[in-house]
Amino acid sequence: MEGESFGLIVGISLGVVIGVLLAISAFFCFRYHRKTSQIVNSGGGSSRRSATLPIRENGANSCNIMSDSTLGPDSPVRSSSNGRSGWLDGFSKKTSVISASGILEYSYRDLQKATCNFTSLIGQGAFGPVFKAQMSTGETVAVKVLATDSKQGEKEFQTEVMLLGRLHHRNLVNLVGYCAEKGQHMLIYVYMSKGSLASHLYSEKHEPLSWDLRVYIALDVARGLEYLHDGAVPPVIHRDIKSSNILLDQSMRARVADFGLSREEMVDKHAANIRGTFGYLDPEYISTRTYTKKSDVYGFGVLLFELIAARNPQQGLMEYVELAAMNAEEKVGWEEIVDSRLDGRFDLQEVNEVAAFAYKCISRAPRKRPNMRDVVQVLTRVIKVRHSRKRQKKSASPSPLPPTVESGGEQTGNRSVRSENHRRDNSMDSTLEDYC
Ligand SMILES: Nc1ncnc2c1ncn2[C@@H]1O[C@H](COP(=O)(O)OP(=O)(O)OP(=O)(O)O)[C@@H](O)[C@H]1O
Repeated sequence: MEGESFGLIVGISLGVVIGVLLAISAFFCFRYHRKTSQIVNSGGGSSRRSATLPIRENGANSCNIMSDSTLGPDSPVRSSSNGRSGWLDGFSKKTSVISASGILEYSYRDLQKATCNFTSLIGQGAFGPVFKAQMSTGETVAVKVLATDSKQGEKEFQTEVMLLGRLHHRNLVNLVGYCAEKGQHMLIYVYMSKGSLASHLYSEKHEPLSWDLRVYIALDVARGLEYLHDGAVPPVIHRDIKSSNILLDQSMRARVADFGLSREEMVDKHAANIRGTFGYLDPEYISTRTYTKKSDVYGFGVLLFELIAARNPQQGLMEYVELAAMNAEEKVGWEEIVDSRLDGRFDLQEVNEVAAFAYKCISRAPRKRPNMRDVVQVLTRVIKVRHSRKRQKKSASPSPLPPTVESGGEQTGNRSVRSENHRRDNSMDSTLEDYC
């Protein structure tokens, strides 16, 4: 009897051990398989990600694993010869090669063709013109041509290529390649079809952005900055947060652009070493010449006020804010600075909450400012409250709303902006799930 139960116990224990071992190996097989298929299936973007591998392999620039990186040290792509694997085939392979810094190198000839001989201008920044390029692979990219007379060109070029090649986040305008030929330096970015936030806030060409959308945009920017500050290793400080450096994609998702750029050209020659754009500069930085993450938070606070008031610092935004702050009390009384083009179509409570928080971001003392993680949390909460309010409203409403009226109660008078809002609402539901 004793012998039998001993045998039974041994049998069960063996069974359990084998079962656990099988489960562990199945888990690792599954993870390995999932990583492989992520890399293989995600198209052009993945080809760029894989291209960051040589940095890790070389140890040059000792690439650190990013918080959202899909590639781990055990990625099968690593083992491919010279970092280039079969799935890259077809990605403009005749002319694009993997650079030592790990991102795609585009040929001048390809870019010349894709930009109709550099005539497809979409913008002009301090570093030079930006062109839209339609590549023969079907992808559209933005090509920033660095001004050849820029003394800092070479340095900025090196800095940005090395830095951006390592950073990937859905709220950053990722660098996808570069070109260094014929004495020209070009940076190739993901194309952002809706242009800059500044153009939406200040150009008569665009309908005013709805209030709801402005808060979503603020959250996107906050998440991009949070990644730079707390997700990237080593952390990256943007140094030039402003509405012209926030770009919008087809579904009005915002991404932070121009991080890692040297701003010497923007500098007042008399104020040596100060970099950034006046009006967004942390006063503490101006007096100490030390730029910190909290200086980015200051710039973000200014951006929040830009979103609220659709006014920029060159139009006296900060004076306007200080005047309003004298009349406002904590989370009450900020509505007087709201963009008049919204014509009252905003949630008063949200405006007051966001403005009071923006005011904290621009506190003179950096320690009184929140960090970007706090910012993400606060904005996420604002949107969560909005969603639950809308849900409550919906469930309380006796009959479904007619199809022409938005359930949020806001009417922008513009069909495309309305549908963008709706699209953003849907995408935010899933975004919020990430946070909750
Ligand atoms: N990836 C992109 N996709 C689409 N348009 C872009 C992209 N990058 C830049 N642009 C357009 O080109 C313009 C100029 O961009 P750039 O970053 O060179 O300068 P800026 O940010 O406007 O100004 P500054 O250089 O003074 O910061 C932008 O305002 C935007 O309209």
